[in-house]
Amino acid sequence: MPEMNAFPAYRGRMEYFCLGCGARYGTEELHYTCPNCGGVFLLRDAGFDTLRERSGEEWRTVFDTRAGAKSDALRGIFRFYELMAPVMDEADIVYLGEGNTPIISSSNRLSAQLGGQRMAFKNDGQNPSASFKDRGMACAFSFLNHLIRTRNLDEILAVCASTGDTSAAAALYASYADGRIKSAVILPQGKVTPQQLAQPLGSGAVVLEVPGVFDDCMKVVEHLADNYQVALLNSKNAWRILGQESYAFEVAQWYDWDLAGKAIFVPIGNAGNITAIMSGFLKMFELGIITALPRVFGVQSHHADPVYRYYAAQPQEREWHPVTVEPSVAQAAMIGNPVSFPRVRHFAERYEAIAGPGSFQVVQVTEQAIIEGMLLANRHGHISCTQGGECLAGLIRARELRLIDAEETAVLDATAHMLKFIGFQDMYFENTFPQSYGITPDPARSNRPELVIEAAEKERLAPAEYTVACAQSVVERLGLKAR
Ligand SMILES: N[C@@H](CCOP(=O)(O)O)C(=O)O
Repeated sequence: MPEMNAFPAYRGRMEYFCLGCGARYGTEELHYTCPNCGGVFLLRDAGFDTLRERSGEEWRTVFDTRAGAKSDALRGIFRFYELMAPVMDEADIVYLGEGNTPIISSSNRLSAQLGGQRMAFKNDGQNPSASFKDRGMACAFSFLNHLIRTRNLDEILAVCASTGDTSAAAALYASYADGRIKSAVILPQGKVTPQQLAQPLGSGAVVLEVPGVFDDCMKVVEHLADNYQVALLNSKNAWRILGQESYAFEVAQWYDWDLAGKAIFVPIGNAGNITAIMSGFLKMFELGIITALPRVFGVQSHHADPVYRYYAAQPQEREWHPVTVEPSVAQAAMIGNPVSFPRVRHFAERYEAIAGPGSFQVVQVTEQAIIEGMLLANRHGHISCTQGGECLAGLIRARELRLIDAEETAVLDATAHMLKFIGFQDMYFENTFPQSYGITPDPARSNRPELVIEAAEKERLAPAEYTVACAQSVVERLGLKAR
C-alpha cells in the first residue's frame, strides 16, 4: 500500500524539447523559446520510461491513495507529481488550494433541453484566483522556488501579459512568495473586466496597461523576456503547461479512470490549456493509467478563431495564419496569435494517431451562442463564465454538425468563475452591447430587479405599515395565496 503522505522519491530528468528544431536543453535555466530557432518548448522527462515499472493499476492506486494526503505539497495538483514536474523538492511546492475542482453533472432539465445530452461542467473557477491558471502558476512558482533554492537567487521579477486570469493568478502566487518573487502584469487597456483588474491590484502587483489587445501585450512581454532579466509567466513558459495537465488527471480520476465515451470541450485562447489537457491524457494513456483517450473538442469564437480556421482546411491545405480579433464576450480567449499553436498541432497529431480521426476537433461558435450558452448554464445551477458558455455553445454546435451523440458525456471547461465576467451578463440583460460584439439580446432571457415600492413611501409610512405595504406588493407580484 503506498504511503499517503510520503513525498515522492522519484526524480525525473526533465529537459526542454524544441518543437521547431528538436534541440534539447537542461532545466537548470528558465527558457521560454529555443535559443537556436526561436521555437516553443515542451518539457519532457527523459526518464519517463522508468515510470512504466509500475502498472497502470498501481499508478491509479498511488493517486487514489494520495487523494487523502494531509501534507500541503500533495493536497493539490502535485498529487500527480511523477507525471508533471518531478524535479522539485517538497519545500519548493506552493499550495494555495488549487486543483480538485468539481465536475457537476447537468440537471435533467438542462440535459433534456439539449436533446438528452449527457453533460457536465468542470468548475475551474473554484481555484484560488478563480480560474484554471492557478494550476499552471502553482507549478511555475514551485519551479521558481526550486531555481531560487538551487541557484541561490535572491529576487525574481515575474512578468506576464494577460486578458485578466493569468495576471490574477501570477499576482496572487507572487504575493505569497515572501518578497522573493515580484510580479508585474501587462494588460490591454480597457479589455480586462473590472473584477479581473481588481485582482492583481489587490495582490500588490505592478499593473501596466498597453493600448491595444492581448496580442500586443504578449509581444511586449516576449521582448522583455528576450532582452531582460525577468521570468515570463505566460504559458509560453512550459512549466505552466505541466501544471495545467492536472486538469486532465483530475478528469480521469473523477470518472474512476474510465474515459471511454467522454468528450472534453475546451475553449482555445492562447492555446496553453488545450495543449496541457491533451498532453495529460496522452501521458496517462502511455502508462496504462487510462485505457481510452477521451475525444477533445477545441472551441473558438468567430471573433478570434485562428485555430478553427487552420483545422477547417483539408489536411494538405492547412496553413497557419494569425487573425485580427474582434470584441468577444469570451474575452479570455480573444487572442489572434496563440503562442501555443505549434504545441496544439503536435499533440493533435499524436492524439489522432492513437485515437483516430475525429478524436481532436475544433468548432467555431458565434458570440450570440457564447453569451446565451453561459446564461443557459447558469439558469440551471452552474457557475459558468463566458468561456464555459463558449464550451456549451461548442457542444450545441457539435451536435448540430452531428459530431457527437447524446450518449457521449461532454465535460465542459468552465475556465473561470462567472463573477469575473458578470459585466457581460449585465450588458445582455440591459441591452447595452456595442454593435461590434454582434449580439442581440433576447428580452425573454433577460432578468432585472424590480422595485416593490417607491422610496418615498418609506418616509411616509410608519415602520410596521411600510413592512406590510412592501409585503403586499410582493404578494401581488408573486401571486401568493394566504395560508
Ligand atoms: N486568457 C489568458 C491569456 C494568456 O494566456 P496564458 O495561458 O498564455 O498565460 C489570460 O488570462 O491572460
